[in-house]
Amino acid sequence: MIQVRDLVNRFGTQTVHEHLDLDVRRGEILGVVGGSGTGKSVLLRSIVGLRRPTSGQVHVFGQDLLSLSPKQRSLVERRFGVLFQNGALFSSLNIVENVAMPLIEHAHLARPDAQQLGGVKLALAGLPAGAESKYPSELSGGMVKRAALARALALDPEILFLDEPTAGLDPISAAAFDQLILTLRDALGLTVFLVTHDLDTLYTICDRVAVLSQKKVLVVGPLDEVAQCPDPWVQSYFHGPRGRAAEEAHERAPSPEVK
Ligand SMILES: Nc1ncnc2c1ncn2[C@@H]1O[C@H](COP(=O)(O)OP(=O)(O)OP(=O)(O)O)[C@@H](O)[C@H]1O
Repeated sequence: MIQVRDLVNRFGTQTVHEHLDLDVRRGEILGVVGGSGTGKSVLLRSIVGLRRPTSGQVHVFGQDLLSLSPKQRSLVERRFGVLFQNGALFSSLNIVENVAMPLIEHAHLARPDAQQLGGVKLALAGLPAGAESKYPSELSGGMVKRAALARALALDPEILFLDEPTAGLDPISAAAFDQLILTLRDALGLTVFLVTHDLDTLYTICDRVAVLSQKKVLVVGPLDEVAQCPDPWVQSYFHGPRGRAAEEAHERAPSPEVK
């Protein structure tokens, strides 16, 4: 679904990515981790076409977004949804208007139809009834994330990009959000590119994990394989106190088949 080859990103004299390669497979939840400033968000922005890389190739659905005409690009963009770190909702629109926006702009639905469908998407994302008419400033952090997720799902995307979706949520809300992502992936057949620092999320829902370090994807694979990488950052991340706690919690949790 996504192919990144030999990606280089520089800001002035600072090199963030150097010869970075990454593949994202259809139907998987790929967790992207790395220390602060290793370029996870810059990678996401490069893939969704919000940033022109210094060099290298990025293909989404086999297409190089930046080489497409605006019309062709808009057709490809409709096939993915993005949940940005802070939700990025329009503060002057209420929640259902926020979700209806892409349906009006990209799917050219009439406003009443878009708002009705927006209500369905909000329910899908687990927003309680009655929240539709609230403004972003009137919602809790967890509700903002769900509303932003509903907007990312508005156009029935095939790929969902999530930038730190559980950051700032309490542990119970974060676990519920993880389960929601897993359920949506299974129900809708989504491919998920997930930037996170959250070890519980990695253990609970990710099929593969990619570690950004030393300006590239240092290692990518199933979590138990990645955790064996001798790199010092990987070792302290997965085998430090928080990593051990997440692993133990995961081992104690019932497997999905048992639930
Ligand atoms: N528009 C920009 N101009 C200049 N430097 C930038 C820009 N965007 C990102 N950077 C730099 O690129 C580096 C990587 O940033 P990025 O936000 O991708 O890191 P990250 O891995 O997502 O970090 P965090 O985990 O803290 O969110 C940082 O040093 C940042 O300062």
